[in-house]
Amino acid sequence: MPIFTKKLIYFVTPNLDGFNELGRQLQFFGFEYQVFDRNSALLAALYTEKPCIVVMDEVGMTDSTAIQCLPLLTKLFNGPIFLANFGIDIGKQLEYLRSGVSDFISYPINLQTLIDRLDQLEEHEHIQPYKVLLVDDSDTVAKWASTVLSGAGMVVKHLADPLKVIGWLERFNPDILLLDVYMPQCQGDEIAKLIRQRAQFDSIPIVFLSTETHRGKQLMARSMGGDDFLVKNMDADELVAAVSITAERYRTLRRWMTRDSLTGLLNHTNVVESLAREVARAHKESRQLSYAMVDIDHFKLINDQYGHSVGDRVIKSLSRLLKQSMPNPDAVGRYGGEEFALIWTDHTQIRAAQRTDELRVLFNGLAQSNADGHFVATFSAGVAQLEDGMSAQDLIDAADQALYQAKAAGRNQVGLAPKR
Ligand SMILES: Nc1nc2c(ncn2[C@@H]2O[C@H](COP(=O)(O)OP(=O)(O)OP(=O)(O)O)[C@@H](O)[C@H]2O)c(=O)[nH]1
Repeated sequence: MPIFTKKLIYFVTPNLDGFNELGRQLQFFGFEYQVFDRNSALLAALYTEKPCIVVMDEVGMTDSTAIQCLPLLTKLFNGPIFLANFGIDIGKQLEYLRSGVSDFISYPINLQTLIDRLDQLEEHEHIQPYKVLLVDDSDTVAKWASTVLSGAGMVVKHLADPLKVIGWLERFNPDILLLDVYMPQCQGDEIAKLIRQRAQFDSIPIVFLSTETHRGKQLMARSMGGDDFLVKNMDADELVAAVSITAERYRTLRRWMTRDSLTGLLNHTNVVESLAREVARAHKESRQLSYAMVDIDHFKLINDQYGHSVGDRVIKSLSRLLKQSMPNPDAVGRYGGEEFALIWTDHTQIRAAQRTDELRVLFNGLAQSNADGHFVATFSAGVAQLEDGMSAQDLIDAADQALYQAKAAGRNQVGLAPKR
């Protein structure tokens, strides 16, 4: 199976030359494209292969306008349709939206903006359901809340024993914690206070579920670390709305805290934490685990020759390739400036090195653009495998050593850390 799935874009326009050029540039970022200037060819292609997006010129095609083409297009294709335009008034925009256009993009089309928009679409496709940890000793309440929230597409884990909450927060990694206020073992506000003492959980939303309507008591519980207070016999739709809004806000906040702003990958702290979790799991469950450190070659030279913004684009193109290639978004991070971390769970060192090398070849194949044309960037990598007694830091050090060897041996290659 290819590890890097190309994304197909259909351009619908009478301007074949302009869009072929845009398509060629998009190919450097792993996209495929086809340009259609005739209605019949577009419709025939849609029967054969669906793209991930259609970008339509506001002019339409040589034989039909955009508005004429949209009814049949939207019947055959239910993905996003962007309308490329020179600026249209709000009335016309509404007409296009009603005809099936999902978004607008302005001429001249900026390549990086288009790629960012495509990446956002892809992220939306992969949105995971909210995870709710519900701590309540009452089976009746738990059943009611679980049924309502699961019915709205959320994943709910019910815990009757509040003393097990810390373990489950680590294991289940919820987006929100619903906490009963009065339980036989302890009070919900006491548990909230304990949770807030741990740095990794100090921002997780804690919402108290209670029959308590006394405002003073509600405020007291909130002062102990809760974010909100929901009454147990509330309307089901209200419960879903309250949980969704709070969970979504937390996800956005967590994204800002854990991800690197240039690439959207896990930042240094969080990729190291992710590795530490995988190391603990691999030791506990006797699983294979390998780790690769990837570093763009002569990156200072790229910055010096073409400028910092071209350097940034090279970083983004590599991060995009890595993000698309790894099965799990938490398996790749930006370790430092032009250095990336890949966590190969269930991979031996040889297999991880092979797959890292496939990525190296793909990266070599991307034509990076600068003001005068194109150039090729390469990377080197070091791969190490977890052995008995090794910590996450040992694994990082071993991969770093192997990377150093790969650089010394001439760059643009993958080095293997020696077994201990
Ligand atoms: N454009 C850009 N440059 C960065 C960023 N972060 C770090 N850098 C630059 O990356 C360069 C890294 O250079 P070095 O570590 O000397 O190594 P190198 O030139 O990549 O050479 P080798 O690793 O030996 O192949 C430095 O010049 C940093 O300023 C970033 O976010 N954007």
